[in-house]
Amino acid sequence: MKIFSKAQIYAGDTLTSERQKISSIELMERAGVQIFNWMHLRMQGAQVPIHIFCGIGNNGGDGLVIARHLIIHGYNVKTYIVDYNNKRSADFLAHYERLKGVTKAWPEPIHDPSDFPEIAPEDIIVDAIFGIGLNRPISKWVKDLFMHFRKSQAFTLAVDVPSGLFTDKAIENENDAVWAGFTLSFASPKLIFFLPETAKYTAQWEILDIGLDPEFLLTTETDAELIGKAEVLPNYIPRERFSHKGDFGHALIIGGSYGKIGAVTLTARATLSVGAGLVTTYIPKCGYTAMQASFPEAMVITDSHEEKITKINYNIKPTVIAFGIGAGTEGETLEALEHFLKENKTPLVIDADGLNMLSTKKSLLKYLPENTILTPHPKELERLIGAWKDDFEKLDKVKAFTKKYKVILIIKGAYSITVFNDKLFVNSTGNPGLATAGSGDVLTGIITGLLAQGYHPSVAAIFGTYLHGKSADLGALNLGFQSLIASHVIEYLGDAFLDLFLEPEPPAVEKSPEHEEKQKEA
Ligand SMILES: NC(=O)C1=CN([C@@H]2O[C@H](COP(=O)(O)OP(=O)(O)OC[C@H]3O[C@@H](n4cnc5c(N)ncnc54)[C@H](OP(=O)(O)O)[C@@H]3O)[C@@H](O)[C@H]2O)[C@@H](O)CC1
Ligand SMILES: Nc1ncnc2c1ncn2[C@@H]1O[C@H](COP(=O)(O)OP(=O)(O)O)[C@@H](O)[C@H]1O
Ligand SMILES: [K+]
Repeated sequence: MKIFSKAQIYAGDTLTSERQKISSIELMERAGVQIFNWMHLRMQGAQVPIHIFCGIGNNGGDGLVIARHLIIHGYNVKTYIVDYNNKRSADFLAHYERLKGVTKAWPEPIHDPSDFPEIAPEDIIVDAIFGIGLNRPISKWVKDLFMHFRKSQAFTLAVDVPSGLFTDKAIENENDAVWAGFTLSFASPKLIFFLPETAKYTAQWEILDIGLDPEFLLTTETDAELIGKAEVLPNYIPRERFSHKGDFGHALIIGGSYGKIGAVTLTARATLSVGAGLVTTYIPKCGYTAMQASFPEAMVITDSHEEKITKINYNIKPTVIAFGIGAGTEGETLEALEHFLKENKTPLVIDADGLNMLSTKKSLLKYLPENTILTPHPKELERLIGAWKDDFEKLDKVKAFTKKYKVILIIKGAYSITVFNDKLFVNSTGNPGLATAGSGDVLTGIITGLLAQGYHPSVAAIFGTYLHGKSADLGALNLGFQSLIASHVIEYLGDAFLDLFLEPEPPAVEKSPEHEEKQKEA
């Protein structure tokens, strides 16, 4: 699913109005009605007090549309105008007039904390104060209103985005935005829903289709994309009936040190479990028996050193090499990496201590083959690119880094983001069960196994991250988050593949209340 920027959404609005010959007032009506329908389906007329806080721009206009429809349908509504600015938008004013036509209880203006209404924990707040138009710091009293919402503990439904969040920069203080229980966002998810610093402001979100111009939606290129099943499925390479193991590549996994041989086992098992034809591990001598005994499918080459990697010599022809898992960062290992990188032409995945070593000797980065895949967790990333001031600066720095060294980088996290060719591919699968030892080693194995089979490196990174998260999601259905460990993620990979081809559940026929009423009348 495309993640449109703020400028693209405004452009889409204008184009839709032109092509569909509807005014922006009617587009706002559509947006507000979608939210009203969503609420009405769930509330079925319940008389819970609903406090609708409207700003003075188009986000506020959406709030007025919601208020009008809730009032028409007999809900217990209180509407407020948060007067942070005297420049009311034209569409806001049009809907203000429409609202006045259905109620004598006109919206109450709020200018300062003395105007804040009482809100009980059982009430509902609709936050339509700021949308994507926020472009400068907010007045103190408006932030106080946000905190008034939070203190009330009432369920807060945000319109489009939680008010106070910018679409393109972080906020300094966590009291500067609304903390929403749910956000109903128009047409496209917003990038801020996926970034660690801003995702926390909405517990859940959903996209509402407001009928933007289909050609605009289809043809507009975006800088970011949300990756789900629909995006990865077209890349799947089926297995031919007469294929043999030589068709699926030979992966070499180099890593391990005394006490960290298990990490290489996890990576190698994941590599084979995702479909690679052959896997060889290159480990220090001490790991030989453990590897052979615990993972009979793998072949083993040992370093001359008992406890660490000191020279990388092998006489096989791997299709792809993964380097770094559990390798440690000792001087001899770094030297081995340096010699190896200067000679190597085979496609690479670099993880863990491999990344740490590159961070201590950045001059080695220039030897990485084009489209090498790097898989840092946040600390490893910081060592590699330096500290960042906020998530947006982090994304800019990663883009610059990947461009400079012509590599693909996966920013691992709750929503892992693959950065390739200046574009962000935001993964939608995965869960906190993955916050466990070795889950990153498994990801490296999955990506390596896909590369071995001939997937393009960008696809291996994006599809691999998707499969890794999906496996964890399916595993967690049986095991819960706490009991899921890295080995389970490997075991559920088969289910993750099978899930790609499951028919989607037929969509629940959500008839809008308007539709049902019309049917009753007929
Ligand atoms: N396709 C879609 O998605 C559709 C979207 N729609 C809705 O439109 C929303 C965007 O509306 P919007 O452009 O009017 O901006 P909004 O967020 O309401 O802010 C209002 C104005 O406040 C101002 N302002 C900014 N910062 C400020 C500050 N700190 N303190 C004081 N003032 C400040 C700034 O104006 P300025 O003063 O800069 O001229 C700004 O314009 C969008 O989120 C969605 O809800 C639907 O209606 C239709 C389809
Ligand atoms: N809360 C979370 N939600 C989703 N995925 C997560 C979460 N926490 C961690 N992960 C994923 O788990 C993996 C952890 O990798 P890493 O930190 O390198 O683990 P390790 O070093 O133990 O192998 C990454 O792919 C990351 O995206
Ligand atoms: K809002």
